[in-house]
Amino acid sequence: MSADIAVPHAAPDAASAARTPTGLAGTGTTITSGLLPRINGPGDLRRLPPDRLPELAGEIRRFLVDKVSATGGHLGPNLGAVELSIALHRVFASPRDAIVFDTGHQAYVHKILTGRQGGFDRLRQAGGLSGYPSRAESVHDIVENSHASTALSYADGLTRAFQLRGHTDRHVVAVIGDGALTGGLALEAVNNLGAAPGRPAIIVLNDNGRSYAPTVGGLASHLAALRRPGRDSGNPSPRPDGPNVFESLGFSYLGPVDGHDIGALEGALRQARALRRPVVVHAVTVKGKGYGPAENDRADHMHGIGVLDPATGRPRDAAGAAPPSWTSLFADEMTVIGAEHPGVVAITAAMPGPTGLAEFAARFPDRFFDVGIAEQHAVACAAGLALNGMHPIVAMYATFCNRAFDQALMDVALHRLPVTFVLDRAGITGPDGPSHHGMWDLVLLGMIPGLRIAAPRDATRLRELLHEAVGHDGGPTVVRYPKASAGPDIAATRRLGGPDGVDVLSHTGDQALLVAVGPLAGPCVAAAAQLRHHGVGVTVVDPRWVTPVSPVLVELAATHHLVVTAEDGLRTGGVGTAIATACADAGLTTPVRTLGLPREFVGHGERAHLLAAAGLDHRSITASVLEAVHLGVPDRPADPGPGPAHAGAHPAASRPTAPVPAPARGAGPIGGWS
Ligand SMILES: Cc1ncc(C[n+]2csc(CCOP(=O)(O)OP(=O)(O)O)c2C)c(N)n1
Ligand SMILES: CC(=O)[C@@H](O)[C@H](O)COP(=O)(O)O
Ligand SMILES: [Mg+2]
Repeated sequence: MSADIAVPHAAPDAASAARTPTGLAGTGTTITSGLLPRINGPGDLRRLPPDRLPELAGEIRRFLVDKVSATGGHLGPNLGAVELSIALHRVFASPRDAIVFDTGHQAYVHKILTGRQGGFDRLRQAGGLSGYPSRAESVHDIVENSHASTALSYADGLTRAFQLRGHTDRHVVAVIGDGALTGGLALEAVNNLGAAPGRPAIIVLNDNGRSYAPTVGGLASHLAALRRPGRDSGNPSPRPDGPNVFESLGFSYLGPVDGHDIGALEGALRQARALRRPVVVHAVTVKGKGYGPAENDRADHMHGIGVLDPATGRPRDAAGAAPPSWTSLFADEMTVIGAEHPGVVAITAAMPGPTGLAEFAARFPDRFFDVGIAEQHAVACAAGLALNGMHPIVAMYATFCNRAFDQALMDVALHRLPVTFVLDRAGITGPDGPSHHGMWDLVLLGMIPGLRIAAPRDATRLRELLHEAVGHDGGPTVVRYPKASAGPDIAATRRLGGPDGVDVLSHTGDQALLVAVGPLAGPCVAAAAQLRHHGVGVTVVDPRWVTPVSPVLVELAATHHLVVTAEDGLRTGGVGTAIATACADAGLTTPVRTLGLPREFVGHGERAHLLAAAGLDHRSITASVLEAVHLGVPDRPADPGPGPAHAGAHPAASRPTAPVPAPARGAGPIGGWS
């Protein structure tokens, strides 16, 4: 039985939540009375009598709605994990026992129960609480990576280490969602964990039937069958008579358990703990549980929200129409491309809405494929589609493309297949922190032979480049853009080198050639205007296709005294480095200074602030060019890697970029060498 925030559950939409009974859903007050303030750690929780737990769960739900509606974050997943997190910390003794959260977006309740209630006013803000587990915050936190489907592999490693260290009295619990379970890595771990009866791992499957949208695939159907008690004739997914998938792979199976009944959950977890063998506890939960606007949100049960009015569930900033996001521009153009190109198909890894493919899916359902949280499979599947005459567009967040690098390299590029990768959240994303910044793609994918990368500077270029990418059938293409609103169009004064050529955005002289990658064109044009006041003449260009390097850029470099490149990606190994190499290969001595992100894990914060900290705002770009022009500073030595600003670094590049803090404890293992 869950402790609901008493809002009308039958509410068909957020508006009806406005009739919320008084003093409940998200009152905006900080809870200072009741049980929650008395919970400063799992020990306090374990001392609570069971009959007070539903009351605590209700307080936690009100806390979540109050806090997350004020900061933004993952509301739906955490509302669904309230009772589960309470039961976990009552049955297992973190940090001696290791509790690992897959993806980590559902770990807010875990944080509330482990002494961090006070941090939620600055959730996901620079210097504030991370939106994911963070070892710098607590010894109770283990995995900081928010890429899905890793928890079971961690569990495999943790149990092996506990066994080697003789800590057979300590438990490893991996909490994984039904969506994350569709990731290949999870299945690789299942293959290992189930085959190790002497090395017990406890998998807690948090099954709400959804990723963002309903989870897809045969595994999802199997779980649906398991969720349904008994077997009835009308059941489209009959409960399997024989062993289920987990039992067939060597696990004991406990479930389905009501994921909002703390007593039932505790019973199952205690049973799992006593089994001393690999076991799956199948908890059935509701995403958004207990808060009407989330439970009734048909899109994604408020998976991730911005700032909203807790009483109604409506966004606070809905009044002021924001300029279109890159995602919405892509979504619109995909329907045009879908109509013009019958050979174009679209693939998502469980993120149709967030990547902007929902409209395409509605218009062209036969040409849209959601493969689950399975980016590697998405890309290899795209290779299969392309081998058979289609032109797949694989839309994903740049950071999640990291794990499909080998498929892009060896399954797509090696076969010179016409697959287009559309990478949203490329570059600094902001509040989701280090494992969400899409700052690796220009280096990773820039290494791939025959692959072309485009970085549109504005909406017009996005539309142009998408059509150019779809029209290119000689190999893979990439179109990448950030988590932001697209700025106003920046018209070119000239195009040099034909359709694939370089756009000249402004020209005031030839002391410096400023090469802008994508949306950094805006800051570069602004910097050029400032530099003119300093008597420095600059040519600002946008190559549009940033990889491979256009020969026009090398020709332009030969007619300028300095080249400065600016990219929302790593400062070394990306576009700037490739331009410097191309100039050197052409025998030019023109110094090239590359501006970009440091080779560090950049913490969470606002995108604009993090870009400025990395020297990528117009003032820093101006300063970099001035310094290079006046001091004739040659390019600095290769980036020595993370650590204090190296000698000779440009001030802008040496500014702290909120790197991820070190773990709170020493480098020792989980829970210390006790
Ligand atoms: C590799 C990877 N791809 C995509 C995502 C984006 N993402 C974040 S949460 C989520 C859905 C997770 O579903 P599930 O595991 O069922 O957890 P739930 O939100 O339902 O609790 C996705 C796709 C991710 N974090 N990692
Ligand atoms: C947890 C996860 O990977 C995503 O939900 C992530 O929070 C992306 O959020 P945005 O879609 O707001 O970038
Ligand atoms: Mg789920």
